[in-house]
Amino acid sequence: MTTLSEAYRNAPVASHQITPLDFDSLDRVPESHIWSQSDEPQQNIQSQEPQELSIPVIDLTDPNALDLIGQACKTWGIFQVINHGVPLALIKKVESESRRLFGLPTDEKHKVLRSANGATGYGTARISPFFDKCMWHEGFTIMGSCVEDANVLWPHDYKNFCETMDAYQNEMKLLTHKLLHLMLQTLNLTQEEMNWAISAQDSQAALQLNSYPSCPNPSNAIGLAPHTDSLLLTVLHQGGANGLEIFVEGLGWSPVNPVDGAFVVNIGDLLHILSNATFQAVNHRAMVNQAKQRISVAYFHGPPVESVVAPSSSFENPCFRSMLVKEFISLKAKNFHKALSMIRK
Ligand SMILES: O=C(O)CCC(=O)C(=O)O
Ligand SMILES: [Fe+2]
Repeated sequence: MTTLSEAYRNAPVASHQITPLDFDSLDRVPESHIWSQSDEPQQNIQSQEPQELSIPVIDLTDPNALDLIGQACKTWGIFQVINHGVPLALIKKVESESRRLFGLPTDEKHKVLRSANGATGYGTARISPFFDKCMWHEGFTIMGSCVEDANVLWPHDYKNFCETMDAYQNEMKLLTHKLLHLMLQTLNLTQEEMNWAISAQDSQAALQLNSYPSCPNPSNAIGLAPHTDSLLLTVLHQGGANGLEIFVEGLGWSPVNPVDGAFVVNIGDLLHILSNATFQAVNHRAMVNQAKQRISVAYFHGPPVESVVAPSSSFENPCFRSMLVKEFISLKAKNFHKALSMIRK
């Protein structure tokens, strides 16, 4: 079985583009991290006046949840979810363990630096090579067990970290299945297509811990540059701090304000393809602030990488050609935002 991390092996990232800035004791933003203004709305690093977007906050126990979710996927490609069943104490623990990791001295974190053709460990965002400027961000990627890296970081005390990340990944798996079940019911899929997206034996997942250190000049910096997520679905815990923004045609960049205890759910490229572009793959980014470090935790869920992704057979006019999931992952890793248009019919 090919795994997600093996699928990334075909698209190595140059070693010098993997190491995040040493953010400790910086009192100004270095030239390498200064993003300039652009007239192009998508590239504009400043947010417009905050727009009151009506991105829904959906209660999973609401009898109308199905309709609300279907509507949100079609209109926005993103929504927030409450009463999701994930214990708040576990979410807080994941956040505090993430802070413990990113709070380690730089040379300690470098011991678990992602390798050039690796997918897990400490490092910059995978999309970094597509931008001239660097991001005000450091990340840690987990796929399955994190014992190997945690054991390097805390030889005598790695259990807390691993048990927390394992428990959280289990909860995320249940939640993504529950959410996909609701989302896909609005699409008339065959049972086989449902199984492929939700619970196939070799389905793949990744947990991405993100840290955005406090920034001396946030209006010149960017935490995570604009992108769409590549897999089917992302469930994001964004702590209590603002930073996540989505791009809405005609409105520009608008914040997704954190709601206590809620997860942000967003559609990735593969679900956009399966839904024949009925569900939006939302373009999003993360901004930084001067006051404090922001932590976010993203869980990405995808189908088996050896399987085929295509628009559902319920669509008479498929607008994407079919391909292996691993081919799409590699296409995206090499061509970034052009990948979807490259497979359009
Ligand atoms: O930190 C955030 O709010 C967004 C994170 C994100 O988009 C990602 O990890 O793909
Ligand atoms: Fe993302």
